Amino acid sequence: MALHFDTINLFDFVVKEGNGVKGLIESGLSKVPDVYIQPVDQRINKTNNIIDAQIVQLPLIDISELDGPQHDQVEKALVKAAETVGFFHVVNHGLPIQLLEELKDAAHMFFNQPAEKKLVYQKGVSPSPLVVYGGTTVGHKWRDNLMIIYNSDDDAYKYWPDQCKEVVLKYMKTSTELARRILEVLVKHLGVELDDSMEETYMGLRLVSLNYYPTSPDPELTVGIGKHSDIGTLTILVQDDIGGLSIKVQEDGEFGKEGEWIEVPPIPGALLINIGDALQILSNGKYRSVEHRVRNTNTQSRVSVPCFFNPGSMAKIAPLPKVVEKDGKAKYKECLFQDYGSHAFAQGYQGKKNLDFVKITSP
Ligand SMILES: O=C(O)CCC(=O)C(=O)O
Ligand SMILES: [Fe+2]
Repeated sequence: MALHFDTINLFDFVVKEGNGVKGLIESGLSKVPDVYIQPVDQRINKTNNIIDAQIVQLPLIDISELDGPQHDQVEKALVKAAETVGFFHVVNHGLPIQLLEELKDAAHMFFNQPAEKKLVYQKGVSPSPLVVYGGTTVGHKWRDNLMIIYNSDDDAYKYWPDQCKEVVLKYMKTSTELARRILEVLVKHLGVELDDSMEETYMGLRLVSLNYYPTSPDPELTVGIGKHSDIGTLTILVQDDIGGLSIKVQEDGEFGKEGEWIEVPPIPGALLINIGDALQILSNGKYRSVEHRVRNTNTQSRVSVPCFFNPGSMAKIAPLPKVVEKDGKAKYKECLFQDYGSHAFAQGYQGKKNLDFVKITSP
């Protein structure tokens, strides 16, 4: 028989007892509990979105060609994607396909454990504050999550969950090489050579998030994750073949009309990469972070594993002087990345509004 929940024991069951949203659905729940019902402007349905009609092909970039005769075209394609749609697929990326499969399996293995095993990593009791299961109550996402921040290999071996430590560490390292390569190209195009001294600014804080989106009794009322832009420089995403991610078009063009949402179907073996707010700021608005969100389905649960490349928390983020010189003025003021992150966290899911925190409005 399905369990009956009121708001208080719902919180206990999902968060305190570690069952997650996955546990809710497995209890036989057939109706979305009130706290998970999204306000109308956050819902993803056919009346206020175009998710069915618009299945658009994002740029697909063969990154191995950076080392081949197509080098210039690939650089151009990367720059164009970062300047326009802000999201692109890459293939021949150097991450073994088997690693991607193992990563998704590891995510399933972690979330398939009984609640008491996952509870070990709950905020406050986790053996490391850098490994946290459960996520937050912000936005009431229909999603369970394990967040893992990289500190050192030693810490990874000591504190990360056994089901995923090896594979997540390998993923983080190989995707770091890929992110560095892409950032080198993008930053070079701004007239700046990316060297080791800038590592802290571009990827001082790396974190992997294991996301599990259970089936929803009514996907039109819930969201896997609400509309937001990522706050760092780049995000690399591994996902299974279920789909559900959509992005907002920023200007009229080949991907649709400004303000339309387009669904991004997964491409097997490809990685999905997007620009975050910090790179928009550093590039003085030339590269664009993108509003995106994830819908649930009522038939299939989904896993995704983003690796976020963020500036270190004490890094100062501001438009690169070379770019400001060329543009004539800075569009954003300098801030500590830590302050930017806190502001974004407090805002919740408000699309790209986070950038207003640093935007310089002309007099
Ligand atoms: O699951 C996805 O496809 C995207 C997740 C995401 O946008 C995020 O974790 O920031
Ligand atoms: Fe995101």
